[in-house]
Amino acid sequence: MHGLMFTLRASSVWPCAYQRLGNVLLSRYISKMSGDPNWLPPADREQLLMELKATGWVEVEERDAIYKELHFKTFNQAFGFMSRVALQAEKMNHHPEWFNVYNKVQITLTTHDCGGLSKRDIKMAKFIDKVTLSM
Ligand SMILES: C[C@H](O)[C@H](O)[C@H]1CNC2=NC(N)=NC(=O)C2=N1
Repeated sequence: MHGLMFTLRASSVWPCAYQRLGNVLLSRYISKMSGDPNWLPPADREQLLMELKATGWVEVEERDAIYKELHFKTFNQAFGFMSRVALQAEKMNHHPEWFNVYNKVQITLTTHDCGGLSKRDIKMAKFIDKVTLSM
């Protein structure tokens, strides 16, 4: 299977976007077939993403990920938020891709091990929303 992934990646015939799409779909297929407990069935995915979009999350166009931008009153508040999420990330062994400037925190969630969104991203996003509401 990895050979096929290499083929998709290495082939110069496939335009880059198709290669990425192919690899995401292949990663999802592998994740599903390998019985990955974190695999996100399509039906659940749509409903869960709809709920997260209602709290400000957006789907990232060029990759299978979700994104949210948070603004806090002060840098200390932003850093305190990041500290709480960092502890949860370590507890879940699931880490955000994030960027902080002063009171702004930009967060992208995806599961690198399966090349796209998984249940862990949904759980982390819901945790992030809960922490944000408590601040
Ligand atoms: C080796 C380590 O357990 C893995 O790399 C974990 C760490 N944190 C992670 N975080 C995210 N977002 N995706 C992963 O696939 C992931 N995998």
